[in-house]
Amino acid sequence: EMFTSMAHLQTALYAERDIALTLRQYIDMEEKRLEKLKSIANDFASHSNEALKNPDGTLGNPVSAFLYVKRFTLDWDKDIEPILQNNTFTTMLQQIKFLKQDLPTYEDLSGAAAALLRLQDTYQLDTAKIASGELGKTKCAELSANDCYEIGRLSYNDEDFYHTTLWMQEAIERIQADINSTLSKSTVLDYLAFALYRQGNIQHALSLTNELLKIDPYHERARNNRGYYQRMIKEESKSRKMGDDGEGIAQEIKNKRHIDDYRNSNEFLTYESLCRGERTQKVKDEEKLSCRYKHNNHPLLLLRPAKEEDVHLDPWIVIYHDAMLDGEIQTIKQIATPKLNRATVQNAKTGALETANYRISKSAWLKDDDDEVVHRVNKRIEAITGLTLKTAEELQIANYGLGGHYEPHFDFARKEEKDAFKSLGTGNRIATFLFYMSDVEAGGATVFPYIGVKLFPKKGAAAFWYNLYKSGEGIYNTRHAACPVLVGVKWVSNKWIHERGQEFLRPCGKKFEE
Ligand SMILES: O=C(O)CCC(=O)C(=O)O
Ligand SMILES: [Fe+2]
Repeated sequence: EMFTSMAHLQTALYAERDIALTLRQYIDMEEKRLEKLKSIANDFASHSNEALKNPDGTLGNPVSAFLYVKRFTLDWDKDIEPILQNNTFTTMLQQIKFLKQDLPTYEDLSGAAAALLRLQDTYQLDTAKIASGELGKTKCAELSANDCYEIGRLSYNDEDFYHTTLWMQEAIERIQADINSTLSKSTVLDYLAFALYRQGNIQHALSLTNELLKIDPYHERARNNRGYYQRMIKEESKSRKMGDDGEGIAQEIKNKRHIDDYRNSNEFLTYESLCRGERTQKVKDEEKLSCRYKHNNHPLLLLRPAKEEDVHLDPWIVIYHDAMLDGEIQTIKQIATPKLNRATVQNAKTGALETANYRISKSAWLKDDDDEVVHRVNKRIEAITGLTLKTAEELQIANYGLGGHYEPHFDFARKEEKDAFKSLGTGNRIATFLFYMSDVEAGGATVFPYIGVKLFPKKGAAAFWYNLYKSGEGIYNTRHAACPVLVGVKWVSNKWIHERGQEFLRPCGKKFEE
């Protein structure tokens, strides 16, 4: 699939260009061929026209007769048949089929729709606002009534009646606003009425079904549903002992988002509001934060010290400004792009690596000797952190896709997790060094829901934090997430630094939490 990374979605643009070229070539050739066929037709028409005026005279002359017969045998095979047969349609079709391999698929369509719904939820966006394309700084393409209807239908097929309701309502708005819309209102009403019923709005379901039946009186399902809704309403009012005939009384529409327990948890709701840039809690010791130049007496940093800025003190999270140069970023993106693969997560129970909807991005791993730039960047991380990268994982490059995100997680392995890093023999992930390799127009922050910290990507900057105390115990407050990218493209790269080899660089602490 390609929607999980912007870099791969972009390759579709080239395929689209090449399809246009192939079609143009085919049309040119076909136009030339049709010109020839036209002149053959004209020739036949004028010849028969003349000949039919005097058939005996024409065929009675043996020379004319000879030429006439030759015309449909020798001449036909030589001049006409090739033009009739020379149809390059099948070849063109094959070429397009080949190019189409680089175009999005139905899997991408549902991924793209899921991304829109995720962004709508996380950033609390109005359906109308999304549909009008007013997300970024510049207004882009708009969704038609039919587009909204298709999004509603994808939600409906997932039994997500909350989003079905929102998007079918928007489809109706857009049918009314667009006289050219080919979408029939009754089709949308059919879905909307049922979704509203499933969301607990029987009255509304009934009144929309009545509206549908006004447009299409013989709609069978609607007639059945009408009876069903009427009975439901009667029974309900009987049990409430109210004489209500159940005909369309205006009520507020109920449309609650049905989400699982986790997405309803404090952690998740805090994560979402931090993504929106809201301040969720008092950030501890915020007034004590400061920034400094730092060179650690390291030759790499003497002339160009690290610009270290505290973001949080306990746990300590810092930002290094201008930690990666534009040229370095460009090189790293370039060598990583062909290596990008859908990012996986480790199943805590089985230990297996698998893809998951809570992590939507593609990533690549770059070795120290893949390029001089990778080596230089690795050396810089060592100089800044004072840690060794001998036991670190390779540099991971991530490119987020449509609405790409990574829900709250720990970078370190907890004791109960199945031998997460055991096979590496390098211990747990002691620290994370995370470079931002792009600005992101909207969304895409890295947020820490337990401590109320939010970091918005800034090209060239890097975040750094320890995941473990000196005792080796995990720091649970480092739980963090990558918010969905709302507008723009997000590239990051990170180095997960491991415990082994740091024994003298970051000696063991005496206390549990130190
Ligand atoms: O992309 C980000 O902002 C964070 C990524 C992250 O947490 C991870 O890859 O482990
Ligand atoms: Fe992480």
